[in-house]
Amino acid sequence: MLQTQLSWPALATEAPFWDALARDVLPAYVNTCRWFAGKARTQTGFAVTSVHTVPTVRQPAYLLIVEATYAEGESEQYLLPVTLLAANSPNEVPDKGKISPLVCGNQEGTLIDAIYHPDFRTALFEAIRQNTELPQPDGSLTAVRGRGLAPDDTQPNSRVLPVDSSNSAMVFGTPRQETYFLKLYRKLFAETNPEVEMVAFLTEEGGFEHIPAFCGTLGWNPSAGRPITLGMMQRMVRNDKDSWMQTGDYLNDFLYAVPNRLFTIKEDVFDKVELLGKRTGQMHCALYQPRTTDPAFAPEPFTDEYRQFLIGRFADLLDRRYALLIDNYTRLDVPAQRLAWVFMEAKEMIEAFVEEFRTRPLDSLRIRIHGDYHLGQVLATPDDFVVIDFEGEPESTITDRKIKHSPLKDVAGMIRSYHYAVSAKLFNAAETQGISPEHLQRVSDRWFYLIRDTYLDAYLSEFGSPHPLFKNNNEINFLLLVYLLEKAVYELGYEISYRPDWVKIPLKGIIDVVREIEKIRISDQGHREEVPMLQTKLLNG
Ligand SMILES: Nc1ncnc2c1ncn2[C@@H]1O[C@H](COP(=O)(O)OP(=O)(O)O)[C@@H](O)[C@H]1O
Ligand SMILES: O=P(O)(O)O[C@H]1O[C@H](CO)[C@@H](O[C@H]2O[C@H](CO)[C@@H](O)[C@H](O)[C@H]2O)[C@H](O)[C@H]1O
Repeated sequence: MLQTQLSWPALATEAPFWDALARDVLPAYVNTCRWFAGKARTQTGFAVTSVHTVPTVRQPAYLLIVEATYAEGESEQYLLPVTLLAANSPNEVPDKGKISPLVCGNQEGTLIDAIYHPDFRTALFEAIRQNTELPQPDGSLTAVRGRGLAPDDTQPNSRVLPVDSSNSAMVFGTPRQETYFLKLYRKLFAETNPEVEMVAFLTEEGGFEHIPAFCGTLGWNPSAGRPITLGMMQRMVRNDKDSWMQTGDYLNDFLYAVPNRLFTIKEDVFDKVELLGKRTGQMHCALYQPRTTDPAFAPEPFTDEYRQFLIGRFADLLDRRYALLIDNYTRLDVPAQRLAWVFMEAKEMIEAFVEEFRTRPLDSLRIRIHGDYHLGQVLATPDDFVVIDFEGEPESTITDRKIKHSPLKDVAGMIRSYHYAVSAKLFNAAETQGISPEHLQRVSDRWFYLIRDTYLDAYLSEFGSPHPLFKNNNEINFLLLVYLLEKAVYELGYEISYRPDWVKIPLKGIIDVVREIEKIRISDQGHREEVPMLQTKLLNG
């Protein structure tokens, strides 16, 4: 129980109170939060490093910046908005939003995550709508309205979106007409969030329309130091589901036919996959602006520095994944253990392949990309797609998230996602229980290759040939394999940590790439002449 003689509004500058919170309450609380990324690291403590006041209609809320420190590696900064919920308050707060019982002077209640208080949500919305600057002793909170928000559009109703993800999302509008989506970033970076940069560039320079319209930002401008993005607002997209769920629905039709030895994919499915390939291509065309004056977005060649960065990062990832796999080997089921063996045996070949990246001539260009592109990042509207979440790779530092890559890295992300979708569906369904794993694998591969090639064809046909982003088919093939491998190796860690039953999926993905590398090796035999631009069956010979 937290206790203080002072009243809640007097706490802004009461350092001992925030110290007690950081010491006695936050270590347990923060580790229950989905947004806290430091759970697997050895934590050495928490500190509240800033307390910013946000006036709301009844009492202030406080935006805390909490620093998490670790035995090894860099510390991290997290945003935690807090407020006092009075004991008799009618507001309902889910358990995950309750931080601690609290007595403040003669007031008793619960310290809660302020996103669960409607007054706090309204205060944020109003601050953005009115372009408000809230002065603080050591800087100011700055809210800026974007073009997608009408200045007179007040929104008294709001709710927290019940998705458990790395940030927190609030929605404004009535249940019939939810209009605005406000994301509060949890893990903070001492600069502009890459998502804000990407959305601004795609809208203003790229003219790409398949993202939600930009409605504003919320930031912290310290008196000393660089501005930090705290949140971003966009138009709410009316959607029934994201593309992961939509693909799952299509796969149900496919799955029900498998026990009858029928292979069915409806034309509608191909239409959707083609459309997503096209939209992905358009997104990358919008990001490719050779005449931009913004160096953060100017296309760049495959420099030695970039090659070194990618190889170093991959080698590190590979080592960490091998160690994780060995530590968790006995927890895996037998089929996963078999795949794990194949993967371990392929280590040298993988390393040699990635090493080739150091010297291989590459004339394709690199640009800023989505960076964490998969089916769950694309909302499905009745007849189109809207791309969201441009924050970049969750495990990367802010500097790494802003590095330019071949757009084929996003393409590889989406291809991996289709592989996930069919594998998760076929291997986990009651309908396929009696079917031999070998047959299931064949059927699953067939679906995957058809869908992958459909997506890839539609994607590449958005670019004229030749195009500065893709020099030729050799480079497309090679880069796609590099990024597919990197993504699948990354996923291996995610699955071991969060979904051990799914470890087979990235392992199979890695082994498929290793087979492709073998094929290239056999056909390459020392000479590398140009391969004509064939867009189908790009990877399977
Ligand atoms: N503009 C939007 N309109 C409607 N729903 C959205 C919008 N942006 C995101 N969402 C929903 O909120 C979820 C979380 O958003 P996302 O940007 O992926 O956040 P995070 O960075 O926390 O992963 C998404 O999976 C999607 O369901
Ligand atoms: O969406 P996040 O940025 O939180 O990404 C993490 O979680 C994803 C799962 O939600 C995970 O994606 C992997 O599983 C997806 C299916 O659930 C699949 O579509 C993706 O292709 C696969 O990578 C992602 O790797 C992780 O970073």
